Amino acid sequence: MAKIFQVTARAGMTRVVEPVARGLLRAGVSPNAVTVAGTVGVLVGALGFGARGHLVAGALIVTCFALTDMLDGTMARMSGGSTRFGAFLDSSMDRVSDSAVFGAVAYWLATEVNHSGLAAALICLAVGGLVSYVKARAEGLGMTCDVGVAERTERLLIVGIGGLLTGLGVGPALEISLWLLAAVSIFTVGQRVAHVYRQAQLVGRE
Ligand SMILES: CCCCCCCC/C=C\CCCCCCCC(=O)OC[C@H](COP(=O)(O)O[C@@H]1[C@H](O)[C@H](OP(=O)(O)O)[C@@H](O)[C@H](O)[C@H]1O)OC(=O)CCCCCCC/C=C\CCCCCCCC
Ligand SMILES: Nc1ccn([C@@H]2O[C@H](COP(=O)(O)O)[C@@H](O)[C@H]2O)c(=O)n1
Ligand SMILES: [Mg+2]
Ligand SMILES: [Mg+2]
Repeated sequence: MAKIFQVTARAGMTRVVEPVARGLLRAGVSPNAVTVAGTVGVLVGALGFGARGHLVAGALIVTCFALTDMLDGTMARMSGGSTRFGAFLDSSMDRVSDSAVFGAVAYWLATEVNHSGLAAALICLAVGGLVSYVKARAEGLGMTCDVGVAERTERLLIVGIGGLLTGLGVGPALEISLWLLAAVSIFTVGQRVAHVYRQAQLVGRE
């Protein structure tokens, strides 16, 4: 289900992404520069706006810059192929962005003395990182781990919709979305561990 959503959404975005990618390449911009610039934009949106309680502005800025994550890979493929450093940089910068988003939300909820929301945000921060780590470790061991209901896009969308609604006046939306996300992130870790376990059983010892 999550995969179907990602494939469909990505196909829809391709029409917008490809001309922008072509224009940036023609202007001499490198895929790695886009990767770093996208991360800086997410940091500004999350820490500069979200953490201060400007949730609507924060969510919109983070969304715009998070979407550039589709641009860098497209540019790399158009300019003759992806690079190993680019793949490493892309994933590492994703972790920086995700930490900033959930750190900013946690900071704002702490200033609001919302202990329940803060606890949920910290669980999302830790477990979201674990979801990505499990995949990276599995891939490092030569296995696949491209499964789970709450991959990065879904995680950002859930917190984004919650943040947007709370920013628009629907008080508990962010807290509810964070508890939902905490639950589905824990479930995703289970799905990924089970997926790796099945492969490891087939392959045998390291
Ligand atoms: C303002 C919020 C309101 C909500 C409305 C938002 C509207 C958004 C508009 C459209 C949504 C479009 C969805 C985009 C669909 C993208 C489809 C896709 O293919 O995504 C997959 C792609 C994978 O890229 P990578 O291979 O580079 O990524 C790897 C992957 O991420 C792995 O994931 P994991 O293991 O963690 O599960 C990583 O391990 C690996 O490192 C990584 O390389 O993903 C993308 O291209 C990312 C697209 C991001 C789309 C972001 C949408 C953002 C929406 C809301 C964000 C709001 C945040 C709110 C902050 C609140 C602050 C107060
Ligand atoms: N600076 C970069 C960024 C990404 N890549 C390659 O693209 C893959 C990710 O594709 P997205 O469309 O999701 O960004 C990544 O794994 C790399 O292979 C790159 O080469 N340089
Ligand atoms: Mg990318
Ligand atoms: Mg990425």
